[in-house]
Amino acid sequence: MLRNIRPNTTSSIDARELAALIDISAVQAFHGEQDVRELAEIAIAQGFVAAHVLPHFVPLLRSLLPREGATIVGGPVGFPSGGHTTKIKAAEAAGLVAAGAQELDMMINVGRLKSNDLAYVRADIRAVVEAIAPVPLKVILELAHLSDDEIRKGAEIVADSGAAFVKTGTGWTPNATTTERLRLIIDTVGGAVGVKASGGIRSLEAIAEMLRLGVTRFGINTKVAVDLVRQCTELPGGRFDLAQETA
Ligand SMILES: O=C[C@H](O)COP(=O)(O)O
Repeated sequence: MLRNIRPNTTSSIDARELAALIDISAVQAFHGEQDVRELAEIAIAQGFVAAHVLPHFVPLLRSLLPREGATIVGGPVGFPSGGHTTKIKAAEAAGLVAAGAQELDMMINVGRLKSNDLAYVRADIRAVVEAIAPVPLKVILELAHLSDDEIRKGAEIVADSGAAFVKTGTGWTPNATTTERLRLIIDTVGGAVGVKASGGIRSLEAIAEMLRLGVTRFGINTKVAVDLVRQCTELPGGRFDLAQETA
């Protein structure tokens, strides 16, 4: 089932509604079994829409999350470089779905995008879409590596490839996703796919600004996501005003 594809049109949200917009993750190389167990506990307690772990931990995460619960199991494909062969990406994706993943986030082939080999980039994504259909695929552009023109081209291919979302970053590069570059993506895809903003998102104000732009999902590491939800519960009435401008 595809969640959060439509832009948010409400004027304020509470902590539960905020959590329902956020994929939490423990996808760094150093995350261990205890991190995955904590991720699952937090996801269940707070109702985050999805939890993501590196591929080898997907079976463990699947065993920790209730099948009919609010949180779906996510996993990455070709992560974090995107440089794997198409055959490996498709096989990895199919294996993750067989292990219980319900949504996958695939790294685009950055090197081919930068080489303007757009046919390769498109075929790479389509192979994964076909390998896991009807499971939704998000495709990560990794904005830190791309020029504005490459972002436009990448977003256009994702929107036209059968993927469900275009996503901005892995969290493995230092640059945070900016609203300027998100606007570029949103103008390019024009609502054809969902937009998942991820990589360095650190404040409720940034989230509000991105929701106003048309972002439909966020990817945020667990520690930060939990803190943002806590901040939301501490606001007057426990609601976060989405019209609030960045200071
Ligand atoms: O979805 C991608 C990453 O989980 C984002 O991680 P980050 O919040 O540490 O940048």
